[in-house]
Amino acid sequence: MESQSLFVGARQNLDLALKHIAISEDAIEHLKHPKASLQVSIPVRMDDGSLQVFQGYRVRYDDTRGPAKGGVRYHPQVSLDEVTSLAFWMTFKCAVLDLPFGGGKGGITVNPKQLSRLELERLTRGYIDAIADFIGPDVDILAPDVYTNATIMGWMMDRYNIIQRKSCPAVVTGKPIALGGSAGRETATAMGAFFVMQTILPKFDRPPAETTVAIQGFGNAGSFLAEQIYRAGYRVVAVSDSKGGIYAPAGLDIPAIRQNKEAGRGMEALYCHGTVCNMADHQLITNEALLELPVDVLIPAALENQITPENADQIQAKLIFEVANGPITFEADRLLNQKGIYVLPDILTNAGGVTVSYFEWVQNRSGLYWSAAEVEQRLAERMTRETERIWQLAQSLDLSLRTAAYVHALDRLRAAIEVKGTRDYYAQAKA
Ligand SMILES: NC(=O)C1=CN([C@@H]2O[C@H](COP(=O)(O)OP(=O)(O)OC[C@H]3O[C@@H](n4cnc5c(N)ncnc54)[C@H](O)[C@@H]3O)[C@@H](O)[C@H]2O)C=CC1
Ligand SMILES: O=C(O)CCC(=O)C(=O)O
Repeated sequence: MESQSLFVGARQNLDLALKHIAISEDAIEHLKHPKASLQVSIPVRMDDGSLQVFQGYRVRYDDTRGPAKGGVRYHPQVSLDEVTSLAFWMTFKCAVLDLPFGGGKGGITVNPKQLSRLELERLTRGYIDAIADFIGPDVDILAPDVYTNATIMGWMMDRYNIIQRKSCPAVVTGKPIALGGSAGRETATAMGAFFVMQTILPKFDRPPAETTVAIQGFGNAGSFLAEQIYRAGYRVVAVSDSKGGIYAPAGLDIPAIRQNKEAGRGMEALYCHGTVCNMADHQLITNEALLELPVDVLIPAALENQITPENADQIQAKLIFEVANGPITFEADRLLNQKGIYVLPDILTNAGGVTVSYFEWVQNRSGLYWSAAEVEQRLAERMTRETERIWQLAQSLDLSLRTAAYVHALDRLRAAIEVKGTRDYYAQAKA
């Protein structure tokens, strides 16, 4: 059976939210299509002298509220369909947080783990050569996503500056601090999710010490969040990376696991190094099994389509915080709702990253840099405020938190699109 397009699935949430908001037919039509999509071939000279051509993408989904904004993913599964979905989600995410940005996203179909550092740098610079006319600090601003990081963002900015023959730090966020990056961007996605948790969990009378948590994905988002919630006193009982996970009902020593992971060890090895190896009650588990553990809180923080109609019924968590983009399919979301499981949606929960990216863009453009404490305080204010608003909206309209988040975003998008008018200039001239 051919699998459904990710973008078709993503748009189903928009259709659902449209039932709960008065919005013009023009604005609806506008929001159903990406504004511009670019696919490029990137030739790269490999270390062995051969030439390999990679496929790259950048999609600007909507820029009514400001320049498009969104990360760049390096992963073997990257496709135009995936990048379009991610750009669609960015559009709603930026509106949820009231950032003056539209939504964009990029990617390259590649397994970066198979490239040397120099090949990775040549690929990155080649990507910027290929998309330079499509991006810019006032047009479309890049950032990190899966398997990209601050070093790669630095290469992107450098290549863009060389092409433009001037310094344009605001074309990319998530850069190294030495190159104009913001304090707090590296941990921003995790911190944003943490503030959402801190706003929501008290409503369920869930003190940290009595709350068990499982986290799928131990990268930028998942590992910093694991450490943050561990330090806040929650019991993190399971974590995983692409190779599998570990489960210890008594709780894991997350700082030790992070240290071992940074030293380049796999999940099994990292559990058996350092202080954690003394705990007898741990077991290795698959990523699939992690999702079905008897925990209070489940945090998917890896890739899309992890919870589907096939496993939705086995999910035991009472609350799911979507740190990954699109980890739950539309149909699975419906089933989880029926089971009374609360899902804090991606377009809210993981918005801390793009929020601090916005702060970085503001700092780059003003030339005035903020302290880590100032960044964190501004992030906490915004995440808490918008989480509370979505919670209230869900309560008052009796909606799921996801639909409430879409309605909240749509209200802001609608206002901008309707005031600006459509792109159908001929019809406007006639009217
Ligand atoms: N980095 C950021 O600022 C933001 C990231 N996100 C989303 O968070 C998710 C994770 O992104 P990052 O942490 O940045 O990526 P990352 O590249 O830092 O880490 C990805 C993690 O996922 C694991 N992983 C990969 N395939 C897996 C699989 N099949 N099963 C389980 N784990 C798997 C990897 O081992 C790694 O631990 C993605 O959905 C991304 O779009 C969302 C907002 C911002
Ligand atoms: O920091 C950004 O601009 C975007 C991060 C991102 O790609 C995401 O939120 O999915």
